Amino acid sequence: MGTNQTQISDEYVTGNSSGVGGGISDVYGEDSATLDQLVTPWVTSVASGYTLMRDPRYNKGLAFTDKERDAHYITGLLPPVVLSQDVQERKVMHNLRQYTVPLQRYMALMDLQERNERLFYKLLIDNVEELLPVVYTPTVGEACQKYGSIYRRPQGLYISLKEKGKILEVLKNWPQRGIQVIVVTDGERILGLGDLGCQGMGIPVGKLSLYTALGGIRPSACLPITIDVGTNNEKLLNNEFYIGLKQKRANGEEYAEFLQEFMCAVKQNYGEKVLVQFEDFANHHAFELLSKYCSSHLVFNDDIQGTASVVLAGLIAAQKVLGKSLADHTFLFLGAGEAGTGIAELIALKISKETGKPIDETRKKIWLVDSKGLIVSERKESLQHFKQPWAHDHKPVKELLAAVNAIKPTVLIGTSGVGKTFTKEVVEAMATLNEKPLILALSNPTSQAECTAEEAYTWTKGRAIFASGSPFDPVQYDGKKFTPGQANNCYIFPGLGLGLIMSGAIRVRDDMLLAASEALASQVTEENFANGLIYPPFANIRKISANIAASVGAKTYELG
Ligand SMILES: O=C([O-])CC(=O)C(=O)O
Ligand SMILES: [Mg+2]
Repeated sequence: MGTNQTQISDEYVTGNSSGVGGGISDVYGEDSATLDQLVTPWVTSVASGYTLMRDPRYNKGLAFTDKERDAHYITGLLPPVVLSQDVQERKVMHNLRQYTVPLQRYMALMDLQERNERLFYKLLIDNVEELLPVVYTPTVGEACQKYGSIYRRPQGLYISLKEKGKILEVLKNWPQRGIQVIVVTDGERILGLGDLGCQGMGIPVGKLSLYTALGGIRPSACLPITIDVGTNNEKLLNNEFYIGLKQKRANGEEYAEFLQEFMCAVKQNYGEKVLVQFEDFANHHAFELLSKYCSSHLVFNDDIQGTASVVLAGLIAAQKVLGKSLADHTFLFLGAGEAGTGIAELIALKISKETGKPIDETRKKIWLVDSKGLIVSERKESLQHFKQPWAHDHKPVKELLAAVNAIKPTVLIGTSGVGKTFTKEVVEAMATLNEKPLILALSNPTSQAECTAEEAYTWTKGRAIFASGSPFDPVQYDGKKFTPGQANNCYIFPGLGLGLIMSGAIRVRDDMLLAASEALASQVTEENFANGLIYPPFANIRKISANIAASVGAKTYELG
């Protein structure tokens, strides 16, 4: 271990590592750090004794063995009992289950992450179905709304306008060097909750927890970042506990320059192989950032491309249940923002590849409704650029219900960020038009879902194939149990990210997203189909992510 120690220290002190090798090596000796060993392998910043126990990355709490306690000068600093990690896990789960308020569970889990990172991830991995809704959607949404009040210790890196001109220096303040994935938000469109400013930090933190728990990326290689350019949320601006800059959002040139400085600093500091995931930016910035940086950085937008890939996977899988090919469907979206147009585009691309028809042609099977009604050619001039490809010939239609009756979709997809918009009439109309209507209520968190699982099954008399962005419990209807799927991008981004990193990719291509969709769809079993599911259960998510990563890696290799 002596060699290992020298190597770790040198690299840490000189910062001499490229850190972007693409592989997942044990850069900081973490895999071996808490093994039984006589030489302390920690770098200068993590010594031993009390300091060691206060470092969440290395702390094991009562699981330190007597030998480790002696070797690392912590004997006496802990009560005498030695508990295995399994016992610790049972204890924490027992304690968590005492909390009835989801936000309390969230806070308890964040405290654990701050105290004993290994135990946190062990818990998350072993209890993924129970804990995903706590550290992630929907509870993370509430946490962001109340972030100022529940804030205890900082998580992630805050880059505010105050740091203009010195973003690179700020990046260097982060204690880890070998960063492989960054999830970044500017907090302007947090889930379907709107502008939460700096309090959006909960989202990158939550997403990166899943990179580790679901995708196996080491925690020290993950960097959550919140860019604070102000907020237009008056409630936050007037809240004495608000943690961000108390000013209106910077926009236009000032915003673009700041983001440009950030993206350059990221590449300069971490190299070309660091993956940057854009998360929960508002439409007006999301599309622009993606198109600006997709040819110079390894970037993808989770809300546009991750969501698209997961929905496409569900649709590919649904072909088996419905006995129809993608090209045989007619799609109607409520919501023409990042998720809506992103999904629509990937579906059109997939059908184009399957049928050999040009994409302009395959787009015609896909219709979108925004706040002003059905998107039709007549509106083209006044549409934002990302909506324009979806302006087809049709007379204007104002309401969703009328659009359903006019377009006669086989698939209805909600991406509007507005809850309760799939009304009884809309869902019943889908059931009248289709033997098995496919209904996806994708907006998050639960309060913003277009309809609930119970509504979808009840209003279609149990005929709907339903999935949602936020989780819903199984529903009993007419003596039968219906289990809804969760069409959430967390099926995709951990595996996609792992595949990109493993293969040393330097750009993200649509073909990689398609490969991820195919890989996910292929893991839905006959048994899942028999239960009406178009996504595999989360219980196997690490295996699922690994398979997605393998497919993405293979595609990357194939693309050269
Ligand atoms: O975070 C989630 O659950 C899915 C997502 O990206 C969003 O709704 O913005
Ligand atoms: Mg998102």
